Amino acid sequence: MKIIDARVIVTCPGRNFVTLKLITDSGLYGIGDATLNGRELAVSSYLEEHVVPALIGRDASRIEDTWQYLYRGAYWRRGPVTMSAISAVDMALWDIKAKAAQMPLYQLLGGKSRERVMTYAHCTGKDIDSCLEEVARHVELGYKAVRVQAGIPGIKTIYGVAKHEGERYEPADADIPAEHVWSTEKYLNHVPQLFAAVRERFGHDLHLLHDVHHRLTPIEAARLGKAVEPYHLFWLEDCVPAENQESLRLIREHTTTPLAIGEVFNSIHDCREMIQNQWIDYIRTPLTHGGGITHVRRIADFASLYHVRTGFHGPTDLSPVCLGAAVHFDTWVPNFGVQEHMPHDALTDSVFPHDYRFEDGHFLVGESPGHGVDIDEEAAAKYPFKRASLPVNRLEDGTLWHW
Ligand SMILES: O=C(O)[C@H](O)[C@@H](O)[C@H](O)[C@H](O)CO
Ligand SMILES: [Mg+2]
Repeated sequence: MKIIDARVIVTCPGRNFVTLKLITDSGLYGIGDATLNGRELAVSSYLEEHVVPALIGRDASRIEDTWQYLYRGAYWRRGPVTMSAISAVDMALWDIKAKAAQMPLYQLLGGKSRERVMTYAHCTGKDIDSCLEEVARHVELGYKAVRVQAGIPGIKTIYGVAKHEGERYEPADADIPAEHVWSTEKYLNHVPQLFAAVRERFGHDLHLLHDVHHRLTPIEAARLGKAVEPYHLFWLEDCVPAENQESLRLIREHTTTPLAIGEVFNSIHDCREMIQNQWIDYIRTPLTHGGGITHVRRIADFASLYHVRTGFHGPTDLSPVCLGAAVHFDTWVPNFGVQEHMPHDALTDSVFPHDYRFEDGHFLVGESPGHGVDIDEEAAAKYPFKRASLPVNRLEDGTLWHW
């Protein structure tokens, strides 16, 4: 079964997505997600200029060899652009293989390890009270786990909080990066109050998560982890930037709050030390940025040796193709933790028809052959690319900070 055509489809049904479609001489095709938020055209050009020409004529069944060909062969290894491109090829090839086997992807991976996949939703509010209302609304929708982020008195715009009530949080909201101002002290003083209020109103059964979005130093993260221990979080996410994996050691030594990290990682080497030293509890690297199913499976298997579970990144800036493949992966992977769920809007879903379903706080995997997500190319063509940038963050004195 040879690859005879490959198309890179860039579409913006409300936000940008990059999709790779691989077509074989058997008539079967597969699709993969290559979306890298704010850097979409770097990946589409990498695919079009450097990957697609080498794929034509290749045997679509040789997934592992193609992965190695694109990773080792390029000489320039790793990095988000390269790995997103490889991920899309890999996801599309697994889609084709599962279709050829007439199986849903989870069957090819090894079959079901669970009946349903627990998800967590985003609950945001401009202050604690409005955040509590959002939590109540999501509990009503059936969610068993929620990520809680509230506005901080004295900080104008904060990561994870929607600009207007009822809107979804969307970080890539400007043609050139918006500038935010950050105060660690104001944040650290406020977050424990938020979690005290959530526990007081909702009790102790609901799983609570919180995303720090890389803005603390290790000792500040340790302080936050200790401060929220009484509210036993499911996880504290991205509490520090993690180029230096050893940063996690200090935090771990000070707190029993579980730690999740990895949405910006691209390879097993980005998390190897923190996994094998058991400095983290959840690894978040998604299929689209971590080298596809072939490489993320390697990370998950390695993590399982150290009691680290998966908790894939799942914002709306990953397309339904990534989410669909993730639901298959989550259904199979033995060391599953949770799946992030930031629902795509109806327009996006109409461009990417899919068979995964949400029910009672969980995803249910579909049974159609492949990963169960398609792209309506005619619909996609109606929505041309529109540049959108992620913000930057500065301390109150103007110093550029992590966002
Ligand atoms: O936990 C999350 O869902 C993430 O932190 C996102 O909100 C990212 O900021 C976004 O995906 C950047 O592209
Ligand atoms: Mg995050």
